[in-house]
Amino acid sequence: MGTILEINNLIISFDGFRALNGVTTKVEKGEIRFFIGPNGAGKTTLLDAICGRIRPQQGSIIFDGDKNIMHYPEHKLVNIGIGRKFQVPSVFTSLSVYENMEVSVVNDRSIMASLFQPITKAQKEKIDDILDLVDLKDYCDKKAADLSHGQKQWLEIAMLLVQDLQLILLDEPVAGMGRKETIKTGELLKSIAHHCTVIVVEHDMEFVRDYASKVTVMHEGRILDEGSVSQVQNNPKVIDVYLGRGGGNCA
Ligand SMILES: Nc1ncnc2c1ncn2[C@@H]1O[C@H](COP(=O)(O)OP(=O)(O)OP(=O)(O)O)[C@@H](O)[C@H]1O
Repeated sequence: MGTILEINNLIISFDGFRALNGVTTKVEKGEIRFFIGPNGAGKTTLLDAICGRIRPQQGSIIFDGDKNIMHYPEHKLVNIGIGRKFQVPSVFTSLSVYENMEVSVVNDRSIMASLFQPITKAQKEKIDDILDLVDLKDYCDKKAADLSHGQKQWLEIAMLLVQDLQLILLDEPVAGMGRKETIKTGELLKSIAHHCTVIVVEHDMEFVRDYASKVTVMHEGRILDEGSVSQVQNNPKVIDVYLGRGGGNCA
């Protein structure tokens, strides 16, 4: 399949404090990669660096073979195929599900342009397919404000998918979900991974166990271990700093 993301010796400091202290990892195309670890380990900082929110002081982030994206501004990363979803859903609550999708289908469209310029047949078909995938086809006319928490999360994922991204970054996508919604989200990630790589920061270890292709464990700005779920959860160091201390609901 090939490598989609290659991170080399990444260093990020805040006022002299090293939030990332030499992080090196590779993510292969089609993976569902989970980043786990105790609070303050550097997981969110790493996602912020990948999506251009924070400029690292050292290292490199190579995307899709040859693009060093470390100095790309955040808004340009969507155009090359990288999208981020934050923990709190940020859909347009006053618009319908379908209107949210119309706004997203061409990512430089403004809300006004989206509402007054018709989308193409191909874009409409794409929206329909993705709404079907996230199980929101029957909710097209419903205001996003009136969706359940889980449905808002799925709509936001759908709004990323419609932009034809190659890499999606998700920050605790199942936080606040019940088990049924969590399983549905996991199955959705599996479907997405057929055509897009997914990186997830997560604390829910049951979710990680059920859906990770590979897990990276972070601690104090470094990678403590990386491998299959069973490999990392049997690593005594990982148990010591995270799992055995009640991290990841696993105590
Ligand atoms: N803008 C900032 N200024 C100063 N320190 C920061 C900043 N952002 C993050 N940090 C610090 O960097 C470290 C890593 O934070 P980060 O949010 O990446 O951890 P995390 O692994 O995502 O934790 P959590 O699981 O709690 O979200 C923490 O000690 C945090 O306080």
